[in-house]
Amino acid sequence: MENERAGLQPRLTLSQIIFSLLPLFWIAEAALLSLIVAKADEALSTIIIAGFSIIILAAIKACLGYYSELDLFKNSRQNLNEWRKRGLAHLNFLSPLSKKRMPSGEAANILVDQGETLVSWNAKYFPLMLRAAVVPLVILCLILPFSWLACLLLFITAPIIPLFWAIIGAKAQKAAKEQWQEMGEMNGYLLDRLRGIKTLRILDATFWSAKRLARQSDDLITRTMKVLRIAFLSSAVLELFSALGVALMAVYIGFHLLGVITIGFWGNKLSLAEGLFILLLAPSFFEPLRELASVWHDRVAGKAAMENFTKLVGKGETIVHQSSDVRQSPIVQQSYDTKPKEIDSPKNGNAIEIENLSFGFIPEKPVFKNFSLKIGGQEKVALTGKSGAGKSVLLALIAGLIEADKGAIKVNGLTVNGANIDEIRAKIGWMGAKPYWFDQSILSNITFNRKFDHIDDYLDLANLKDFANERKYQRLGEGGTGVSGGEAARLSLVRLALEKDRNVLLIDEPTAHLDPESAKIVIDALVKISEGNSLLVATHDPELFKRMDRVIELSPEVNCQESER
Ligand SMILES: Nc1ncnc2c1ncn2[C@@H]1O[C@H](COP(=O)(O)OP(=O)(O)OP(=O)(O)O)[C@@H](O)[C@H]1O
Repeated sequence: MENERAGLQPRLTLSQIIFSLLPLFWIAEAALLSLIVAKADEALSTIIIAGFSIIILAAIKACLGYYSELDLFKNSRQNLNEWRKRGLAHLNFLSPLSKKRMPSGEAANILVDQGETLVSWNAKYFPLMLRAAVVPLVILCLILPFSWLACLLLFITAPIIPLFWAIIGAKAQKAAKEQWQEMGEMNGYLLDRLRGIKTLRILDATFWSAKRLARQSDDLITRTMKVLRIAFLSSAVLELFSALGVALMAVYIGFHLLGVITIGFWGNKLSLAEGLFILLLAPSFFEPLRELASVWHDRVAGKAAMENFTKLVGKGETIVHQSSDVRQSPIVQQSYDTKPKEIDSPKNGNAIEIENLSFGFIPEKPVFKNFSLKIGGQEKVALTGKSGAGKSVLLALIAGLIEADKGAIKVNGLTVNGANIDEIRAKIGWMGAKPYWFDQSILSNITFNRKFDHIDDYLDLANLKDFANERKYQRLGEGGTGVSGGEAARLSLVRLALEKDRNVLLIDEPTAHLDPESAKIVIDALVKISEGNSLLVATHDPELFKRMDRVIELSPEVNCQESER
């Protein structure tokens, strides 16, 4: 019931009640049919009225059934949409740098395929459970005045069905869980390998990937067959039990009407109409239990899917959480020539303030310990240091993509934490080491389909006017096929330049892998774009250092200090 409490199944609705109680119409129809048999020799009018009543009851039942079921499925789909929205919102809010991030293929499988199984579980299982609790009880109460033994027979045979579910339930649940897990893993693997198909081809490794995929799909077939075997076996056994129950009742009533069996009744022999009434109700006694059994598989699959949804929504670190208090302490700057230097008078207040920052992916191996740094307003600073020194991590910490273990980071005077992050990011211009390019036109890739005036002026900033005039509407391939590294870097800078409200630019290796000529164009563009803004750029490029106000070299000695400063 945990998942139900988690919000999947809301309170009892009118549609659920109507849908659950629909079989009661059949009880009335059975009574009328028996009445027709009882009055077969009497007035025709009674038979006609009873016949019409049956038709009207059947029509009402069909209408109520149609609308209640429609409503149940509509609500259930809405419920699923809510879960999908929650899942997507959570994925959206997860840090792209989190190692705990669920593989995209697995997440897609949960949101799309597994999500669908929640619909019929949510729509039908609960009303059918209510039906199974109420309808057999009503039927027992109606049969009891005619025959206590018939009542007892039904009462004894009925619990076999729930007992059987209980026995197979755990096994079925385990099998369904394994099936979804396998499917999610396979989707994740497939998507991952499709993304890296170029590398696999070049390294001649497609065969091995295909082999592993084939092995995974064989496993999936085996698991799916196991789930289906349990589902078919359980339905077959349940059908058998309910058929035996109905047959037993038919034999008992039949022999009583023939005068062979006389025990189990309250004195008088049953009339044909009374016997018929009991016989008509017997299948309806087992029907709700059989229906419940048929949605048992939906419940099992839905529950396994629900667990995965809960896992998806709860997995990984969100982008940033509430950080600790800001502590005041003297700031010492590190410069490229290794002589620490104070910024005496920042041009426009401090754009970035880092105080006693501690962070490590592994606690025993901190990347930063009691690290402090200030970047002035409109100051341009290059971050350098050996590979792995922590340049990208520092940029990610400032942008709130990872959470500091200790200390405080302020951007424009606001502490980087969950409460301020939107406001902070609205002022940050970010260009990661690998900007993503979408399968859209070059223009859409720069503007993200928003409207900007004088876009050519911005392209001109990055020396891209001619390029854009020729190719603005050309479609790029997924991931940026169709532009060179230098063009991609300059286009990324135009993306930045368009965000005029940003005053803190965080740039990661803009000139990496570029030839000197392209690197110069990128550096010129970067300097132009960063005019009037604060710039923190991670780089190894000496040409870029020359254009900066300050160069800070990160190293274990600089990053990690014994005591707070
Ligand atoms: N998601 C992660 N999980 C675990 N460790 C990580 C993760 N990201 C980075 N690191 C580690 O953190 C340290 C700093 O990495 P970072 O990417 O900041 O280096 P860098 O200075 O930018 O290097 P480069 O110049 O090669 O880009 C490295 O030791 C790296 O292995």
